[in-house]
Amino acid sequence: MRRIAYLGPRGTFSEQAALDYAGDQSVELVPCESLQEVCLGVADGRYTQGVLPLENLIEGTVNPVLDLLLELPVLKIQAEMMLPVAHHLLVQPGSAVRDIRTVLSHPQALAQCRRYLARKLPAAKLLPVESTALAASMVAGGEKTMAAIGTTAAAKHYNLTTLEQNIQDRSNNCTRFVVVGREDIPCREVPCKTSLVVSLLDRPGALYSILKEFAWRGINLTRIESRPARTCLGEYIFFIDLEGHLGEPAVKEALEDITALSRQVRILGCYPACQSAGCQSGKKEETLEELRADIDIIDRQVIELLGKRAKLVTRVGELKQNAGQVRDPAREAQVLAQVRRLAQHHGLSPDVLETVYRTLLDYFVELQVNQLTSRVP
Ligand SMILES: O=C(O)C(=O)Cc1ccccc1
Repeated sequence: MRRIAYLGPRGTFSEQAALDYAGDQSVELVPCESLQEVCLGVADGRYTQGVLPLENLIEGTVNPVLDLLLELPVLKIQAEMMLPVAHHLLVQPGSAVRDIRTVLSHPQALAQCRRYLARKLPAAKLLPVESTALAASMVAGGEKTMAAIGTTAAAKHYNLTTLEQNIQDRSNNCTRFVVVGREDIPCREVPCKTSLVVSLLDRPGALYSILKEFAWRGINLTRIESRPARTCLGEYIFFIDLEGHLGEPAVKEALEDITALSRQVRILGCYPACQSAGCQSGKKEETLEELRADIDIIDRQVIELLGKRAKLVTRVGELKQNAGQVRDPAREAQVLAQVRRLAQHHGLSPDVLETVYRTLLDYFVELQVNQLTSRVP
């Protein structure tokens, strides 16, 4: 039977995510003491898969998870899920807010309830522990002065009273979980996401040169996050999530190009994108300004590409002997035929695009003629 590991003990948010993921499949869910234990167990084959909290709407990335994904290259992201996260203040039966001296929970949970804690329990000591459910079990076996921040399931498992519900700083709080395994999963038909880690070359514009490969191909990035490379201070690696799968020509080409432009690129996984129900705000109407900003980006890219084309034309010019060799009617006809074909394919007028290209070709010819006439013999 498939064994799916999660951060335990029973009653964590990770358990909820693992239950959601398992659905009605018959799998064994295995609680682990730490996120490291989940990852090591998947890496060495004790568990088929592991469920990991990766990022939260209030607190952002769960850095230890990113670091584990970096340290264990055998781990592949196979799925993602969005889990609404509601935190409750759990105490021993009979305990009241005025009794509480210490609040225990997972560091993310403490951080997600920062405002509530400052307002209602400003003098309480905050004690981070491995998970919200571990905090609940410690409260159950501890003093009346202790409280845990955790789930309704944890209250039930450890016979605690819920003193206050929904104490997270935002009511729409949610956490994105990922499922890791050891294999890449086939991912094609459905909308997919691809996650990668990029280690940049140390030179000006290195990050820009990577990002523009996605931008001009219209590939949407859903996340970019940096972590120290741990080699020397000031060196970073970037975690990038993008919409699309590895079989899509645009994604494939972009990855080939950024591989050539970086120190190292590692694919963390390609997996079905979660249709985030109720967790994200959904797609909103685009405004005139947003559409115009997109058009401006495309114009910049068109001109950047024309600049690259001009450089190649100059290199061709270097191979020609004299200005008389510049015009090549057969080559021009070939270029124009391709332009017409592509214009048709992209729903544009072949005639208009041919006119534009004839103007461009005249300009490129002029560049080569100037280049050859100014050449020192
Ligand atoms: O401690 C838990 O319950 C976890 O699963 C980690 C966590 C903590 C806070 C929000 C989401 C996940």
